[in-house]
Amino acid sequence: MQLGMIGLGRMGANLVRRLMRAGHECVVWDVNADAIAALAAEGAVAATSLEDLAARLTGPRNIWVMVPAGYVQSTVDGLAEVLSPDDAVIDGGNSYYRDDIARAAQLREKGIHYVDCGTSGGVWGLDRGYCLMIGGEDEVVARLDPIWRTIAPGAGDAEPTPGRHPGGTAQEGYLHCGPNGAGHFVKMVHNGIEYGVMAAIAEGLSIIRHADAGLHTQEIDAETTPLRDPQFYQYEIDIAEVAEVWRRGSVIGSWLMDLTAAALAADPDLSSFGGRVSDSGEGRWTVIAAVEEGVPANVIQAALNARFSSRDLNEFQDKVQSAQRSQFGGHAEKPIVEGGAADAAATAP
Ligand SMILES: O=C(O)[C@H](O)[C@@H](O)[C@H](O)[C@H](O)COP(=O)(O)O
Repeated sequence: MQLGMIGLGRMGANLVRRLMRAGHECVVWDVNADAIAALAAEGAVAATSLEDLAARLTGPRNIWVMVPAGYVQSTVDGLAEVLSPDDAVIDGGNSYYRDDIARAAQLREKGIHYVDCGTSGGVWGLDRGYCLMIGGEDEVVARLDPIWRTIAPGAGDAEPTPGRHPGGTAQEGYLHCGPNGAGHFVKMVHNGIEYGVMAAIAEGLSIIRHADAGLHTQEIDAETTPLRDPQFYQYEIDIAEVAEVWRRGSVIGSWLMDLTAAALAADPDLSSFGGRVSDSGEGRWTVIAAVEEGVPANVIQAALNARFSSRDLNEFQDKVQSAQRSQFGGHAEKPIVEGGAADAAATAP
C-alpha cells in the first residue's frame, strides 16, 4: 500500500522503515532535507514540499502526520489546501483528543477524512512494533488496515489471553477504539498509567536505595530530626540487581522494568540525569478527564504532581509552609543531610 509520511524524526522515520520492510511504498517529506535524503537512500520516495507529496501519491491518498505537537495544526491546515475528497490524514502523534475532534470537523468540510492514532512503542517500535489506538470513521479505518497491521507488533509469541474470545485486531496490537478522538483518548490514558507505573517503580527503588539510612546516623548532627529506628535501616542493597531480579518472574515485571534495569546497569547512580522529569501534557489531560468524569485517579494525579515537584514547581508553596511553621511555632528549617534519612517528623513534637 502507498502512504505519505510527514515528519521524519525518530518516530516517523522508523515507521517508514517498518512499512518499507513489509513492502509498502512511502512518500516522505520533512522540513529537514537531510532526514528526507536519509530515507530516500533507504528506498523511500522523496517529496520536496506538501504539494509535491500530494502530487506523488495516488488517490485516495493516505498521509500520516508525525510532527511535534506544536506543528500538527499548521500541517493539517496545509494538507487541507492540497488534498482532495476521500483522501485521509492520520495524526500519529500525541495530540489532545479535543483537537482531533476539531481537526476532523475542519477536514470533513472538504470531504477529507481524519484519523487519530495513538502510537506507543517509542524508539523500540521499529523492531518490536507499535501499539496503535485508533479513532475515526469505520470505512477509512478499515481501508488503512494493511498499514495498521504492518506497524503493529502482531500477536507474536504472546500467549492468547485465557478466556478471551479469539478474533479482532487487539490481539494483533491495534484497535479501532471509536470515532474521532477515541484513539488519542485511549492513548492519553495509557500515558497517564505510564506516569503512575513509572513513579511507583521509581519510588520503590528509592526506598530500597535509602535502606542504609541507619548506617549514616552518626553523620547527622543534633539539628536534624534523628532516624527513629536506625537498627532497621542497615541494608546496602544494589538496586540495579533488584531491578534485574524483578524482571524474572515477579508480579511487577514489565517492559518499564526492563528499561529501568537497563538504565541502572548502564549508570547505577543515574548520574547523567538531573531528575527534572518533563511532561508533554498527556498526564494533565488524563487528570482533567478524570475530574470531569468524576473518576478518582489518585495514583495518576500523584505521579503528575511528583513530576511538577521534580521541576521545583513546588518551591514557593514549600517556602510558604516553612514560613507558616516559623510563624506559629518558631520552627526553623532543618539542614538536609546527604545520605541520611528523610527529614521525617516521626520523632519530632
Ligand atoms: O507510549 C509511548 O510510546 C510513550 O508514551 C510516548 O508516547 C512518549 O514517550 C510519551 O509521550 C512521553 O510523554 P511525557 O513527555 O508526557 O512523559
